[in-house]
Amino acid sequence: MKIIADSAIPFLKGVLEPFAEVRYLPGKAISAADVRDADALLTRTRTRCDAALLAGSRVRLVATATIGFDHIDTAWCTAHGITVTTAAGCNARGVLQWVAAALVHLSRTQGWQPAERTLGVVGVGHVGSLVKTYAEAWGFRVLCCDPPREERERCGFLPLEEVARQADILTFHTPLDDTTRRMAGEELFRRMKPGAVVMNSSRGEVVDGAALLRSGLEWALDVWEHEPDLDPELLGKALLATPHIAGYSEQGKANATAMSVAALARCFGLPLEGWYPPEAAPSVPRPIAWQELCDTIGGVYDIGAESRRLKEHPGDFESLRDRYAYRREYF
Ligand SMILES: O=C(O)[C@H](O)[C@H](O)COP(=O)(O)O
Repeated sequence: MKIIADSAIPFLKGVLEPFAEVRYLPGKAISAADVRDADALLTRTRTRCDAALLAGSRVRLVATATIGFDHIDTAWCTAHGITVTTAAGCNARGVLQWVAAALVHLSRTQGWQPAERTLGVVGVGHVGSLVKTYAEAWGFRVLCCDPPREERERCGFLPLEEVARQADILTFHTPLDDTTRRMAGEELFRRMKPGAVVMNSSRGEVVDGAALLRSGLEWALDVWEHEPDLDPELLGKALLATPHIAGYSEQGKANATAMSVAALARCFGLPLEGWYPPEAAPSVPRPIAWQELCDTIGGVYDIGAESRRLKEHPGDFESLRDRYAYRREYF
């Protein structure tokens, strides 16, 4: 059995070798020739998994160690008998930490308290649900939008336009697909309060950057259209700018690797179900009060410093991600 794995998936080396020949390659460099005689591909967002890569190969499983799967042509894979698995929810607490750090930063620099702000949450899946729960506990008025969930569950979520109209801060946690691509554009921004803040840690293409520049709004972005080639004006004017690392917590990465290994184990009958990186510190989910968050977050994650680094070295976008010191989840 042969496995091709992105060399930047942490905690993986040595785990699969007793059962398979494993070749580690940089995600961007993985080619059709590399996967032709492979049975499985363990990937991240940097490998486009489509017909151009997979046609004519032996690959039966594409397991991505990420929440997002817009880099995979799932329809083509399904039609060609290739199982696709994702690491749904793996880094939800990592993204929550990014949102928390951004909110604390904004409250300090703009001088407000949570009770004075309405937070709009767009996309209430693994990440958005956590953001909603914690933000409500911190004292924000939280309004949610998730049309597919509202359709299924009738849970009282509001239309996007209504959430945007009332929000002081609008944070996006949607997958990228045809219904969400550029869902935040000119028309939506026109409905928002002047000076409201758009936060995006989902996918860059969910937000129309050129429209944002013309909008009179503020923004804090972790994800960007055309990564790693960022629009210099969008970057320069951002209140916070980070290099697509919102989910880069140690536990988030460990969860992602464990979920990918479990997918391999299921698909190929390997005795690795339940495996978890022994070196990863366990997650400690717990409630945290706003004041404790304000007092502690800077010690774990200095989002302001990270933003300055990216603004000073935009050309280092990919290397800042590659060399990232994964943050510790502490709530
Ligand atoms: O989809 C996700 O899980 C995130 O966007 C993730 O943090 C990006 O993953 P990467 O390809 O950098 O591992």
